[in-house]
Amino acid sequence: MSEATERTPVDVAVGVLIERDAAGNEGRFLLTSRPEGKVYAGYWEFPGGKLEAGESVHQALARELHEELGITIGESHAWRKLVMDYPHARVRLHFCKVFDWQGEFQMREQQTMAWEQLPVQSQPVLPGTIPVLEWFAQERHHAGPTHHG
Ligand SMILES: Nc1nc2c([nH]c(=O)n2[C@H]2C[C@H](O)[C@@H](COP(=O)(O)OP(=O)(O)OP(=O)(O)O)O2)c(=O)[nH]1
Repeated sequence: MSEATERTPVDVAVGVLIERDAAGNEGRFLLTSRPEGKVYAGYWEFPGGKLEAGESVHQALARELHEELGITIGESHAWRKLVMDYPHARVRLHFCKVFDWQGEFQMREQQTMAWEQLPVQSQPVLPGTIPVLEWFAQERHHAGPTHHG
């Protein structure tokens, strides 16, 4: 396989679940830890996963959040995209904000979940998560560190 083919990015749908108050102000956001057996096991990230053939970002997101967390999402809002180069893969992350979901959270892959605000307490965070925390810091006028470690 040529290097160019090897490094073609894999599309990943990522859900940024955010609580909102009655006035519509954004509050805590959900992080989950990566399950045992996956690369970067134990690192904290936003839930999501790779698109399957023929899926849209929203479809993949709805499927992954149902498979991993047991919830059913409503609308998702395309927010930002980011390409990350890891030793194991090059990924194009499609971050989508989600404000509307139904169902009880179930950790179907033995992950852990945490509702977080800045600075994030869970650690270590995945490298691909750090830019998202920076975007939150800009939107929320947060000064100082965004996470520990
Ligand atoms: N889910 C998720 N993945 C992220 C984030 N940031 C980041 O760099 N990634 C990377 C890690 C992985 O290389 C890739 C996601 O792949 P994955 O292995 O979690 O996806 P998947 O659930 O489809 O896994 P699998 O079926 O291949 O086991 O994206 C993030 O915030 N959330």
